[in-house]
Amino acid sequence: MSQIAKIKDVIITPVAFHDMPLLNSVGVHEPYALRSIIEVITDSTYGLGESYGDSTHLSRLQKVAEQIKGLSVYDTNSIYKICVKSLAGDTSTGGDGMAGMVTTASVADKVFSPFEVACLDIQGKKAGIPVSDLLGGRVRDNVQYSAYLFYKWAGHPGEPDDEYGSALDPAGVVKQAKKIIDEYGFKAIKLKGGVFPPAQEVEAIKALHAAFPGVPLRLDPNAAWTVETSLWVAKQLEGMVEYLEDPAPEIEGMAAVAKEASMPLATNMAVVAFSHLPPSILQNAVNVILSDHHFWGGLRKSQTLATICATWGMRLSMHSNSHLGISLAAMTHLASATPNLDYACDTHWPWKRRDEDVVVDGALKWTNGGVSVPTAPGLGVELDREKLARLHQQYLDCGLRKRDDTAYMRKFQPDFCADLARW
Ligand SMILES: O=C([O-])[C@@H](O)[C@@H](O)[C@H](O)[C@@H](O)C(=O)[O-]
Ligand SMILES: [Mg+2]
Repeated sequence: MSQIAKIKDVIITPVAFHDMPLLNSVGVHEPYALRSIIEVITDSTYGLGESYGDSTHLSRLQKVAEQIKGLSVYDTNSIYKICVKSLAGDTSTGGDGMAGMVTTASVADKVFSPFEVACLDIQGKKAGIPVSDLLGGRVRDNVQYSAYLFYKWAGHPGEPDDEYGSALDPAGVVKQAKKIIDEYGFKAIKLKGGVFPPAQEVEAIKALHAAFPGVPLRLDPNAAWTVETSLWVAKQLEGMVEYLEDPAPEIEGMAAVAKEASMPLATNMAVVAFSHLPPSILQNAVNVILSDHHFWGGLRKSQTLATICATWGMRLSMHSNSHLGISLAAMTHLASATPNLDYACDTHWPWKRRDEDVVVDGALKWTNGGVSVPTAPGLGVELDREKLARLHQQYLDCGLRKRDDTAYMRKFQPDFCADLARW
């Protein structure tokens, strides 16, 4: 075991940044999104990771942070072992900032991920090479992201309209797509569904198809539909979407839809951990896995997932949640060095305020619908301590300690139903 570049300290800072009222199948985004910023410190440098900011997750991160001091940043196997051992009895679900949508991912993998990213950041800095080189080298210099559209309210209730305004019908969705694409140049479009009755969401996809001919489209209702409804939607959207994401719940539901649907099915709900792969493969339930290093156990395990996908004839895309620049850097390095991660990745980036981040401006450059892969050593992003302090203060002041889209929605619509397969 390597003894060089020992971890001297670990600092975990919860932060909050403004979020817009984005609608989804379980409710609506609250005015702030929570994240945790992880600094792994050695004698000579520091490495960065970013993860969920719910208090349950923060205490799990803290528990591991106490135990990895003294380990080498090259010894990520020992860090993983500590995650597994110290969280073994922790069977509580949620606590991860995903509003109950991805609840069965491995707790150890979720907690390990930001420490692994931070260690890779340090390894890259020490070797003078970018993280993408540690992952096998860039196969693309620009990582493409999709325009991630949301139905949304014009602004949070009681507050002025935000810069995007409302999107509550097909015309509003097309208008939103135009604005986002004008700004970023995205070349694929995903619509978050599960908000309105399926026929209405089908109309929105048809409107996007007409407004953006030839642009690959995706619809993701987060398993709000039954198998029967999913098959009806699949029929309506034949030839119009590059994949349908999580139409129905669970591996069994996806397998039933996959038998008859003409388009590939993708998931970030039915298959979210390595243990889900054998049953899914056996039932031929999904064609595309939306990887996410935040819950698949970091960057290297995401590449293991990529190899499994290639072996079994599945394709790979990337899931996202509300995030800041450290995560965007990690996602970009991963996608740049994973040859079969060739769908445009998801990102929530356009939904945050430009001036709210924790990294120094300028390292992450958006061009042509994608992010240029940073070439500086490590992740290529540095902490802006003044901004970190500001977002930490915002965390302290905002009062939110976990993401709860359903409770927030029920303040305005007390009878809101968040059930899976409700249509
Ligand atoms: O941000 C949201 O509302 C999304 O619905 C997110 O929570 C999902 O996890 C995700 O983006 C997805 O693709 O399912
Ligand atoms: Mg999804």
